[in-house]
Amino acid sequence: MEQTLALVKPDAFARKDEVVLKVVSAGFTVEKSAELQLTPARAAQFYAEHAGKPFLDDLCNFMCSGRVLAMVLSKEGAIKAWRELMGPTDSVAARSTAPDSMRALFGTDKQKNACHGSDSPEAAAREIAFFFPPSGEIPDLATGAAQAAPMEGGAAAEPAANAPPARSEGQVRAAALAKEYLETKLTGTLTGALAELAKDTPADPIAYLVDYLRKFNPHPQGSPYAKIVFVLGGPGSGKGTQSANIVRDFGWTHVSAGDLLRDEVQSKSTQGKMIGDMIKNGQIVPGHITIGLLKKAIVKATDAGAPGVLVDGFPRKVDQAGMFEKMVAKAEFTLFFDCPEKVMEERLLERGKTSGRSDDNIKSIKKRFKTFVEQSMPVIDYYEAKGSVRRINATKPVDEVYRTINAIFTEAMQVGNEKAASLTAPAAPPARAGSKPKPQAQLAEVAKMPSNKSEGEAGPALTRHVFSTALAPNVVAEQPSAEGQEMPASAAVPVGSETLPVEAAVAPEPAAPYVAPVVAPAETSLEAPAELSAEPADDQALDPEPEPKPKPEPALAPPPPPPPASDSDVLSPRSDQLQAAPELPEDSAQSPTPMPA
Ligand SMILES: Nc1ncnc2c1ncn2[C@@H]1O[C@H](COP(=O)(O)OP(=O)(O)O)[C@@H](O)[C@H]1O
Ligand SMILES: Nc1ccn([C@@H]2O[C@H](COP(=O)(O)OP(=O)(O)O)[C@@H](O)[C@H]2O)c(=O)n1
Repeated sequence: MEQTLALVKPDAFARKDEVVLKVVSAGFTVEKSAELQLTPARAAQFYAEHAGKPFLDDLCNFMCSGRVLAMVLSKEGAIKAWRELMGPTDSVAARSTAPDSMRALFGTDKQKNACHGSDSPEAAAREIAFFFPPSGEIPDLATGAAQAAPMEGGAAAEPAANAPPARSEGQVRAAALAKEYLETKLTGTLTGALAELAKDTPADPIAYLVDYLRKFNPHPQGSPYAKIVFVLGGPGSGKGTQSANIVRDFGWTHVSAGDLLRDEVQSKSTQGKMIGDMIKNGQIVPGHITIGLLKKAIVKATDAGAPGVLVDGFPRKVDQAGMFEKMVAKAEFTLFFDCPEKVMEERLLERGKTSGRSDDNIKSIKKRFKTFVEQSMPVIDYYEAKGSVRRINATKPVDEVYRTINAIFTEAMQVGNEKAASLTAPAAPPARAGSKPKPQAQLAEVAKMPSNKSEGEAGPALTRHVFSTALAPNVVAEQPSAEGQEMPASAAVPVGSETLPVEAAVAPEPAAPYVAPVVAPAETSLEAPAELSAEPADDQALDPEPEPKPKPEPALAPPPPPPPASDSDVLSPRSDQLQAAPELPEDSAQSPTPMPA
């Protein structure tokens, strides 16, 4: 399969997600990708063929003016196809002759033209090696070409007879994952650092490297969002009711997908009518719309200092689960409200007397049940296979159900620093109407309660709670061959070492001022499902992603000590995984995208 190098240049970097979406939709596979910052020396190396030309300095300055996304794309005839998709060199001309091209859409002029693509197989090979030197080789700093790494002490390579014994399958796989990790996370930046180092020959090369890597760190933070827990269950199972309790006691923020969609209907946006019709019919709104809304709300909650966000009523389809993971983050776990239809129907009809909701009537309720069983239950199966579902018996009275939930949240939190002096009160949690943040005075009262650490034991005045990475099963490195990794979705998309679902067919979306439907993080490897059409309309106003602030310290919440929950309350708690804190694999480089603690 032919490969080509594709660059998203600094002028289009902010819209790289849209570029990648178009790349994937056009049938390319993103074999490798890396975000990096070019230095003047590296840029000059890359454009060595233009040495002496009058525009070279300007070009290099431009290429160093911000980060770039380098990708290796593959497809039959990838070189030509990518150049066609890029469009003519001059973005101004492109807008009249190839208005759908990348340069027309994302570029400014002849120099700031959004993208680069190799122009021949030779150039592709050279350029790919420039950005993605083969593993075990180091770049030749003078030419940019890769060369075999010298043996320790500068010795020549050993003859084959003295070669180390063949490696096991596991070792080979670990090496491949480590290679992938290094290539996507480090190689680009490190290569640039070494090139600059060789040029500047500082007296203290280590300090120089440290300084450089800090300055040009393309991954300055891990997941920029507060922790996320999905709250799922049938309509009327009690998700909203219990979310309000969690907000009250744990300081989390409740983000209801249904509420966000209903707000959108109210706002009379262009998509509002379509969303309103879908809600009435119990249909599921296309994932990219909901994710756009959710992401905005999650960013807002994170910025407000929420330690966690309850995402209520999402994902509603298996492919939306994968889409969310790639566009936003992985959830810590899924709280599932198990409730028979009969009970839910009674509750919804009762709720319908006052809720004013267009779908709390028997006709819509029946449709919602059908949609839930057919499309949403597989999401539970999916997460259950990953061991990340906390299943609640939701038929019991509100207080009883909450006791179980409180225990789950308390258990899933790790008691950290117990020094009251170092503690601060939680930020006032933004909550859905009806839930009341706990006032300071009440917090002080709760502070006198026993710690959750061990029931009955006198606790600290306040206890700092942080989510334990080890307690969140799907946060630790996932092995590609682990059971349950395979997705049921037909449009499964391999992402790095694991297979994730992607929403296959998304209804055509009218232009609307939504947040850009962001796509997978650049370092993931994407293959285009033939029918993927999650692309925004070209004329859609796409807000640039709000830059989320670095994740704040988890706010401190003093959950009241829950009475012990009976076994029957937690139907499938996977407590085996909750209790023990599984250790991260020693070679954590095996996880291409480890979630930070
Ligand atoms: N455990 C429960 N027992 C009885 N009624 C409940 C329980 N949980 C919620 N309800 C009621 O059922 C209705 C639906 O609950 P809600 O939290 O709105 O569900 P969801 O958000 O899952 O659609 C509400 O009127 C609520 O007061
Ligand atoms: N992720 C979501 C959440 C809700 N919705 C729509 O919004 C409706 C109401 O969802 P909701 O979560 O507020 O309410 P319940 O169905 O849980 O009671 C659903 O029936 C869907 O039509 C959606 O399309 N996608």
